[in-house]
Amino acid sequence: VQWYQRRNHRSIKDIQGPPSTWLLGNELDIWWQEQLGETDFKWMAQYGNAWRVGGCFGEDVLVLADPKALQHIFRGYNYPKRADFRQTIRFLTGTGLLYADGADHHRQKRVIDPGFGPGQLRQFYPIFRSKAAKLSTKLREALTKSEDKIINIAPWLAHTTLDIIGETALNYPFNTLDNHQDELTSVYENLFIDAVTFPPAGALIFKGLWCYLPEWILPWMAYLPAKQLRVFRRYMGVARRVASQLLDDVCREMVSGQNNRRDVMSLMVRANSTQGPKQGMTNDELVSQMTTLMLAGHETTASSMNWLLWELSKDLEYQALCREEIANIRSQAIARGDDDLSMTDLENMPYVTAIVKETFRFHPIAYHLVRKAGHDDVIPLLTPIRTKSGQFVTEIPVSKGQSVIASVCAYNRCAEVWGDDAHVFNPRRYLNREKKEGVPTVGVYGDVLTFAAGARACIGWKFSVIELHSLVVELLENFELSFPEGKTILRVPAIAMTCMVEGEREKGVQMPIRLKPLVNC
Ligand code: HEM
Repeated sequence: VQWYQRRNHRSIKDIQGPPSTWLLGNELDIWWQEQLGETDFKWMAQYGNAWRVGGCFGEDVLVLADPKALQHIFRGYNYPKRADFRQTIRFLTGTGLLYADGADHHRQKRVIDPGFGPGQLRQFYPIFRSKAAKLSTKLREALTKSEDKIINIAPWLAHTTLDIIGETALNYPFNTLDNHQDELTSVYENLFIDAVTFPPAGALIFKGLWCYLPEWILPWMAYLPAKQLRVFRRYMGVARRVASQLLDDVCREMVSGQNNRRDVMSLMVRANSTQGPKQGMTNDELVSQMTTLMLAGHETTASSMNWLLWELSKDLEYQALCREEIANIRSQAIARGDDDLSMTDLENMPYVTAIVKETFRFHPIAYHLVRKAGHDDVIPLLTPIRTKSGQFVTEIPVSKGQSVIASVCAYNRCAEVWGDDAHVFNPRRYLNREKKEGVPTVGVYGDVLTFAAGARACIGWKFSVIELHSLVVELLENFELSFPEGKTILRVPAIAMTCMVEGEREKGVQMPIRLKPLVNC
């Protein structure tokens, strides 16, 4: 069998890449980066938009930042998630949409989709705004107790986004902005930091083994006593208990005809009840959708918001431009007789929109998406790469099972798409951006890969965009932001890109911002 496999194996050994060891490959280079993305940026500069890195046990992994290649692999279901990556998703979210693949994914998505339609988002919008206003109030209160007026904004944003996802998706009042703490909110705190940052070599090797085990064994890994798995187990135990309880409540209300709510969960359960037994979701899948939404829908947006505020805090001039834009639109809303800005108002703010897009480009929370080839294939490239043997190639043949990493962080800085200033944070690039002729782009928003692409693109991207707009507009109307001197922010690789302060890693996720309340509010 080995001989047959080797004979038919399309090796990627001739693709250039950094030196690596047999046991650990380049895993330590990736997981122990000082500033997340720097290794990919360095390798992209050295080898072009596709390169090879080592996985554990001598595995060759193809890394892609080339737009044409990425467009290719995100089309359809031809590049499913790699077993170890998928299993980690299962430990954190269950067998919901993030985990499901192929026909199962298609079936689940049909049932969930109505919860994220444009009409639905308009319904959620007042919740975004009211939580944003509450955040402002809470920050003002916190400032009265702070001498230096520097607030670690990270936990406040996590509370806000958790409260939002609770009310919009689950009809569950987390109320964390009001200091309400329960078992579920406490397991969220520093979940990724506790479980996955700076993994020791042993943990990486253990994880590397998963790719060589039959997939049916992997769920049993959850019961091993490893630190990461213990953290995940505790979290999932609590999340599933809460989700099951909520699901029971909704089902009971529906049976008695009392549920006419429009949160995502209610819509999903209602849509599910109209499906036949083969098209519908099982009870376990329904619970998993809820644990998926809880996690995917709050940490991601809170992290992006941290980076957005950090960038704004360093650029007073851009802040002023946004504030002026918001004030103009606010006057128009008042002239119309409206109490608050509408969703359309928010969408008509070019400066605010530009910084939201540039934040997604520059600080992609899911920096790597790990896939494998579902069949033998040839991946096309936009820009030729030079192989080790000195040839320039525009195609990479791969065998079924070949590990592929879509480097979201590298694609989002790819010079062919973004130009020579790709490594500069510059929201103005979006003000009158013209796409380069003949250069394909990937993704669902702002031409960035941050929300993935194709059939597996993020279902909550629009939700997240409106949420970010709502929060940033509120904060800019109420505060001037500046970044405290002497602090360095680190982009730390966890499952999602996380912010920490250099020299203060033991304090977990931090984004210190100096806030000055604006007097006219
Ligand atoms: C800044 C915020 C967000 C970012 C950067 C983000 C990013 C992503 C990415 C990269 C994926 C694809 C993962 C993969 O294929 O391995 C994804 C999928 C998903 N996201 Fe998001 N997301 C965000 C916000 C949200 C929100 C607010 C929700 C829900 C309310 C959500 C729910 C989901 C779900 C359910 C999936 C699975 C979709 C599928 O496979 O069909 N996300 N997200």
